[in-house]
Order: sequence, then C-alpha cells, then structure tokens
Amino acid sequence: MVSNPVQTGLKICCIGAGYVGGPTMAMMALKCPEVTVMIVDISVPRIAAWNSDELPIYEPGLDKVVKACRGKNLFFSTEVDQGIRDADIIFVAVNTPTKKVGMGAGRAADLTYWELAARRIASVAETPKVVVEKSTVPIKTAEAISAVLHGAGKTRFDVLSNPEFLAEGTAMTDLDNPDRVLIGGNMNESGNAAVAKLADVYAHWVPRERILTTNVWSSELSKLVANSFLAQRVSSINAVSAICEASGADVDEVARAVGMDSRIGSKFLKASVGFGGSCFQKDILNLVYLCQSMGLADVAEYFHSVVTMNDRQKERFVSRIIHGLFNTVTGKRIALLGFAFKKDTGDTRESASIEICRRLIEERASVCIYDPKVEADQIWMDLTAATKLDKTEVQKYVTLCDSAYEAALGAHALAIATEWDEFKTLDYDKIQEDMVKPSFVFDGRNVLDHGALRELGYIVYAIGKPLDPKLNTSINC
Ligand SMILES: NC(=O)C1=CN([C@@H]2O[C@H](COP(=O)(O)OP(=O)(O)OC[C@H]3O[C@@H](n4cnc5c(N)ncnc54)[C@H](O)[C@@H]3O)[C@@H](O)[C@H]2O)C=CC1
Ligand SMILES: O=C(O)[C@H]1O[C@H](OP(=O)(O)OP(=O)(O)OC[C@H]2O[C@@H](n3ccc(=O)[nH]c3=O)[C@H](O)[C@@H]2O)[C@H](O)[C@@H](O)[C@@H]1O
Repeated sequence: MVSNPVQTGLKICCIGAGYVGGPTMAMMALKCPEVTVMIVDISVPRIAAWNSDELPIYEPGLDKVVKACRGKNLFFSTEVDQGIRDADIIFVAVNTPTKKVGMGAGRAADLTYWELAARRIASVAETPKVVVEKSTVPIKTAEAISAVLHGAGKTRFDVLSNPEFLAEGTAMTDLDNPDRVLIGGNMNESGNAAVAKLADVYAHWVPRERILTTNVWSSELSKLVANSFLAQRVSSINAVSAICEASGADVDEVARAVGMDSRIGSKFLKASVGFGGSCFQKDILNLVYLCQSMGLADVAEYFHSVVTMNDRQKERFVSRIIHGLFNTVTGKRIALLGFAFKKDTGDTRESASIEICRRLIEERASVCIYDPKVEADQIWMDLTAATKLDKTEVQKYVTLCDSAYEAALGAHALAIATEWDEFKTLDYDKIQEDMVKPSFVFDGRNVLDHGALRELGYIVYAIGKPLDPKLNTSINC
C-alpha cells in the first residue's frame, strides 16, 4: 500500500454514470475511503438503477464494490449542479459517440454531451476546480473545453486529460491493477499542481512508477492510438485467418508462433467474427478524421483499413454460413449464440452479432438468438436500428430464446458469435438430436472442440482453421 497524501475531505464528482463513470468511481471510492465520490447523471432511470440492487450494467466484481461503498463515500445522484458545486475534482465521463450528421458525420467524435457538461460546470461552479477528461476525445479537446469553462469568467479551472483504458468484462481487475494511469496537464505551475493532485488520488493503490504524466495533447492522442493499435492487431489476425482458410494453415498455431516473439506478444491475437464494442471503431474513425483534417490522407487511409478489414470479417462469416448451407439460408433456422460484443458483459454496442443478424434477416433466414446477459429490449432496439424495419417486421425473422438448447431446436446451424464460457460445455450430442441434418456449426470465436463435434457428426466451420472437407467451399470467402 502506498502512502496516502490526499487531503482529507477531498470531494470528487463524476459527470456520467455509464460503463466508465460507474466502475472507475466505485474503485476510487473503495481505495480512497476519506474521499467523497459523487456520480451524477441526467438519466433518472440510470441513477435509480445505480441506487438499487440491480445495477444498470453487468460487470464482474462491480456489485460487491458498489455495495461496499454506496451510502458511505460513494453516492449516485441526478443533482448535477450540486455535485459540481461541491467538488474539488470533476471527472467528465459522458458519451462521445461518432457524429451522425453534419461536418465529419460518420467519423468525427460528437462532443455535444461533453460541451453541455462543460457549460453546466462553467455556469454553476463558484470555486476553482480541476476538470478531468475521462471520456475519449479528439486531440485539443481540453483546449476547447478550457475556453468554454473560462468563458463564464466566474472562477479558475485546470483541465486535465486522464483517459481510461479499462476493458469491459474485466473492468474491475483492470482498474484495481492498471498497466498505467495516464495524466496529461498544462506545463505550467497550476497545471503541474492539478496533475499532482490527481496523481495523489491514484497513488492510493497504483504504484507511482505506473502513473505517467505528460502534456495534454500527448495524453489525448495516446488513448486514440492505444485503441487503434489494439484493433489493428485484431484486424491483422483476422486478415491472417482468411489466408489460413485459403491455405490450410491454422490461425491459432500461427498466433501462438508469432505471439511468442516478445517483441510482438501474445495478447489480442485471437481471430474472431470481428471486433465490436463502443470504442474501437469510433476511436479509429475519430483518428482517421483527425488525420484527414490535418492533410494526412495516407495516414488516415492506413488506419481506416483496420475498420474495412473488420467489416470484411463479419461479411466473411455470414458468407461462410450462406455458402455452407448450400448457398441459401432463406427460411432456414439458425441459432445465433451470443449477442454481446464479448463475453462477461451485457453490452451490445457495435457487436458483430448485430451485423451478422442484419445480414441473415436480409437473406430471409429465421434467426433464434440466445445470450445469457443481454436484455431482450436491447436486442430489439439494435435490430430495428440496424435493419430499419419496425419490431413486428423484425419479429417475422427473429426469435429470442432462453437457452442455447431452445435456440437450437429445429435449427440447420449453430453460429457462435460471442465466446461465453457456457457455450463450451453444452451437450452438443443432445443438441444435434433436435437439429436438422446435416447439422452445421459455425464457430466465430474458436471456442469449441471441433474434432469432438465432427465425431458427433456435425459439419464444422471455424474461423481461420483448415476447412472441413464436407463444407461447401466452392466459393472462397
Ligand atoms: N465503455 C468503455 O469500456 C470505455 C469507454 N471509454 C470512453 O468513456 C466515455 C464514456 O463511455 P461509456 O461510459 O461507455 O458511455 P455510457 O453511454 O455508458 O455513459 C455515459 C453517461 O453520460 C451521461 N451523460 C451524457 N451527457 C450528460 C450530461 N451533460 N450530464 C450528465 N450526464 C450526462 C449519459 O446519460 C450516460 O449515462 C466515452 O468517451 C468512451 O469512449 C473509455 C474507456 C472504456
Ligand atoms: O476505450 C475503450 O472502450 C476500451 O476498448 C477496449 O476494451 P473493450 O472494447 O471493452 O474490450 P476488448 O477486450 O478490447 O475487446 C474489443 C473487441 O475485440 C474483440 N477481440 C479482442 C481481442 C482479440 O484477440 N480478438 C478479438 O476479436 C473482442 O471480442 C471485442 O469484440 C480496450 O481493450 C480498452 O483498453 C479500452 O479502454
């Protein structure tokens, strides 16, 4: 345990009680019992859920931490102004989605929520504050935000960049034991003091050598670059998966051999149906837009290819299903196992399952979806948005099921889209009894025992693995 230099009675407010605001502040409250942490949000149902037994997000270990601190030094409220007024340090962890309309639509970050939060801070703050960018934002956002904050001319603000690197599903362990904490500040006296103040909070549990301090722009850019590099690795291994299928090599063997080179490393080399999640695509597109704005067209194109490859991987998976099922899936029942963008989360933002499902609907398949954590309403919302059909139309093609077994009843194929652990231990013998023959498995995550499935009689396609001789591969995907 590191020494505790934080002033007693320090008050922290976080604007935005989402996947980042909730877990990061809960961990901070746990590690800094003498600090008061208030999380505020404009969403009344979200705050009500944070104050209930059913938290609004599923994240392993979160429940325990929230219940240990809530009502002691951790509070959830819709009183945004009060939270701002009382705080010494204000984190802003609001959403920064890709812009849908106007200049930069489809690429640039939409900073509307950030600006609204900043204007609220400017109008109600009466004493100097340290304002911390927790959301992922384009470079130079701190500068713009500082201008908005100081526009009201009421008090002084120091704006810091402190990007978050947690991954969903492992958020609590990532926060407890981060590879690094990055803090960017202005290189002047008050900037340095603000950086030191925030570093002291993290030093409650993060070793000092892992708390990196830098200037604001380097910090803002590092976050976009980190996500782009991680996504680039996934697209690279997915590109390799296509070579493996065409050549008979095994993507997991290639990843193992390549990853043992300590300069490359073994993480993020798992071939899949394509990466999802709220941030990879958004942050790459944001970087692409920045590059284009700076006249760096070739750099923009380089990073954009990561997204292109990801889109191609999702389409490749769908094509394998269609060609595998004798070139048509019209009227055929397909059990789609997994709707979350990865295991151990109920989050579906940019999940590959959405696009896979949209394409299968387009092909007039009958899709039966099972996911252990995703709410039914969320699936209907995602599919109506993706297909631009109303719910009744979508329901002509899609059924939601309470188990993988139910989804597989009468199905021609199982398609694994999320690597939930429970899919590894299903009784595939029993499942096959209730499926149409020949029964197919399309393993988009390489989590199943393909040899065992083939022994049971399944025809199996697995991403980046030597192709099953019984699979229709007349068309290369
Ligand atoms: N989801 C993740 O795993 C990670 C997300 N990030 C970044 O963190 C930011 C937040 O992401 P999430 O937590 O996933 O978003 P989210 O959508 O789950 O949560 C954002 C919250 O902010 C609230 N909000 C928006 N405007 C507000 C305002 N003016 N006043 C008060 N509350 C307001 C919304 O009601 C919502 O509850 C994004 O910039 C994202 O790129 C960074 C690292 C990881
Ligand atoms: O800025 C963010 O939002 C976060 O984005 C990612 O975290 P997250 O999206 O929650 O989850 P990841 O574990 O990175 O997975 C992203 C996607 O890539 C896929 N993936 C990941 C790794 C891999 O080897 N193969 C692969 O297909 C996952 O299944 C998932 O769909 C980063 O890992 C975090 O560091 C970052 O803070």
